[in-house]
Amino acid sequence: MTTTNIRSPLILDQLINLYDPKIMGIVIAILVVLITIGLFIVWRYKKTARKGVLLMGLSDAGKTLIYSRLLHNKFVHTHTSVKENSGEYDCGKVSLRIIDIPGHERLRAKFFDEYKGTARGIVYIIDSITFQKDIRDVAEFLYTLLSDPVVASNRLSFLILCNKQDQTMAKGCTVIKSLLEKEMNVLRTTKSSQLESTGEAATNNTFLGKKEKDFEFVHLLPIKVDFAESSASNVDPEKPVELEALEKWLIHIA
Ligand SMILES: Nc1nc2c(ncn2[C@@H]2O[C@H](COP(=O)(O)OP(=O)(O)OP(=O)(O)O)[C@@H](O)[C@H]2O)c(=O)[nH]1
Repeated sequence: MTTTNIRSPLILDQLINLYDPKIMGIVIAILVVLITIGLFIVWRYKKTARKGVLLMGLSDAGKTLIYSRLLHNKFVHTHTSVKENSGEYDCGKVSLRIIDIPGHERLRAKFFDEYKGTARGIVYIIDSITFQKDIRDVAEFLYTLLSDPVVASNRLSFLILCNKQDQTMAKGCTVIKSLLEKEMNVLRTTKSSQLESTGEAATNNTFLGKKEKDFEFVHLLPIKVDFAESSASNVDPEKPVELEALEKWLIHIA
C-alpha cells in the first residue's frame, strides 16, 4: 500500500514533465497534425469560396456569344461590351460563376482587378481567324494575366480557347499554341530588358517560365494552361456549336 502511494505521484510527475523528450515529441507531433488539418480546412474553404471563371480576351474574340451559349443556349447578336455579364453555370454537384469581361483595352484591367480575387480559373478566348494579325496583342494581354500576382498566388487554371473554328481560315489550337509560345518568348526578352534598364528586375516578378530555356506553357506549373478549340456560332446549320471542350474543362476545375 505504502509503496503504491509513493510511486503514483512519481509516475504522474514523469508523465506531465514536458521536458521529457518522449512527451515533447508526442506534443509536437499532435500540434503539427492539428496545424496541418487547420491549414487544409482554410485552404479548402478559400478554394471553394473562389468559384468565378473569367472569360477574357481581346475585343471580338467571341466572349459574349460563348457566355450566352453556355448559360442560355442562345445565339445573340452581340456588340462591343462595356460592362460585364455574370451568371451561374451548373456543373452537377457544384456551380461556377461565369463572368464575361469586356475585351476593350480601357475597360478590361478594371474588371479584371474587380473579379480576379474570386476567380478559380480564366478562359482566355482567341479569335482564331485574326490570330496571326493580332498575335502581339494576344500575347501581351495573356502575359499580363499570367504574371499577375493574384493569379500566381491563387494558382488559377487557364484554358486558352481557340474560337471561331467553324471558319475555314481559323488556325488550329496546336498551331496557335506553338506561335504563341514563340511570341511569349520574344515578349519575355523585351520585358526583362525593359525592367533591367529601369532597375526593377530584382523586385519585379514578371519573368514567366524557366530561365535559360525557351518559353513553354508547361513551365508555368503550378499554373496549369490547357488549350482547346471552340465554335460558338451556328449561322451555318452544317457547322454545329462546339463548346464541349470548354464544358469539360469547367467540370474539371469545379
Ligand atoms: N464565325 C464565328 N463567329 C463568332 C464566333 N463567336 C463569336 N463570333 C462573332 O464574333 C463577333 C464578336 O463576338 P462577341 O461575343 O461580341 O465578342 P467579345 O469577345 O464579347 O467582344 P467584346 O465585347 O468587344 O469584348 C460577333 O459578331 C459574333 O457573332 C464563332 O465561334 N464563329
